[in-house]
Amino acid sequence: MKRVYLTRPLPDTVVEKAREYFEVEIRTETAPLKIGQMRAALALYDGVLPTLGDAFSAEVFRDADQPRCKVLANFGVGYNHIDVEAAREAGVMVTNTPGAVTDATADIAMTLILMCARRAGEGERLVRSGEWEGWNPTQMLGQHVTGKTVGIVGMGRIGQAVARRCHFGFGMKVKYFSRSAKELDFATTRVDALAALAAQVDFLVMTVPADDTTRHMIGAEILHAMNSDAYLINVARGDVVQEKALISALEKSRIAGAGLDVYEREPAVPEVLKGMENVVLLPHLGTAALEVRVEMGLMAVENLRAALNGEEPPNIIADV
Ligand SMILES: NC(=O)C1=CN([C@@H]2O[C@H](COP(=O)(O)OP(=O)(O)OC[C@H]3O[C@@H](n4cnc5c(N)ncnc54)[C@H](O)[C@@H]3O)[C@@H](O)[C@H]2O)C=CC1
Ligand SMILES: O=C(O)C(=O)CO
Repeated sequence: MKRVYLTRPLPDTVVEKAREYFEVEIRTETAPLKIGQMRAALALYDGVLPTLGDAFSAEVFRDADQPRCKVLANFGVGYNHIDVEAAREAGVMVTNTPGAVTDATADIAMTLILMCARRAGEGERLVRSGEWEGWNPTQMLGQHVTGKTVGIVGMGRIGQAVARRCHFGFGMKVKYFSRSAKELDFATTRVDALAALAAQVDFLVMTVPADDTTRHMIGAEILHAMNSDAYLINVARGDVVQEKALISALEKSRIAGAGLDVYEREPAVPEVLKGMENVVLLPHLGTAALEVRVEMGLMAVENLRAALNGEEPPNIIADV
């Protein structure tokens, strides 16, 4: 029987499915793997199921000559923590879990949009503090999202799911910046330059993958282009926003606030952001729902099964 390694505890259904096909070893810790642990995993197992945080960099593969491991079946759609090219050169294929994550992550983008606009985090803290003095007509006024404009940066699976929610659920106008034009079944406007999009929207939502083309794509220039009453929402990866520039823009009130699910140096979150009432901070909750994690896990197991059975895995990453 082939041996596979799950680098984190996973829902029971996923583990049971993996045990139907493989001898399974499950790591009980939740911290990212260290370099020596990744090298050992490549040497000792036929397949590995890693998650974000397990940084399979080129260095990990450097001396891995013909590793026993033939597949890294990533638990998640984003694979920026894996050097796919280095893996391929070492004879290791990489797969991911597209689609399973889409709706849940779009829901978290909407959560952040609404929490920012309606000052929900601030309001919750007020109630808990015991200092709420009761309803009054001008208390804690936020922004009405109905009729506002959302700007989607990266109109892929998650971007389109956010756009649908904004359009059908909240009567918002949808504009976007993406590598290619997308045909949706409702009106959207493609804007050719990111700075131009930033200047036209009330909520700028990041849904691009993290790679060399998107690293720090939100920096001082784009933040300056945004309206002072607009919000930045990031459910993509921390790397796509230059945190220093964001903090500076927030300190100077160049934008109204930010809703963040991801950070440049997770789990570290800059103290200064934690002190800002107009910033909503979530702990990378995008896909954190049991059904979603089960679906992601079953996809990853199917990718392992296919790869280790000599078939092409359904979600092989081939575009790098
Ligand atoms: N917060 C969370 O828990 C989660 C975060 N994510 C992140 O969301 C990302 C997107 O996921 P999907 O929508 O499934 O990916 P996708 O591949 O379907 O969509 C990405 C879109 O961005 C566009 N794009 C890529 N590079 C670009 C560039 N330089 N400029 C403009 N547009 C560009 C692509 O053309 C595509 O339309 C993942 O890579 C992952 O990092 C995904 C799931 C959960
Ligand atoms: O799928 C991903 O890329 C995540 O961030 C976690 O689900």
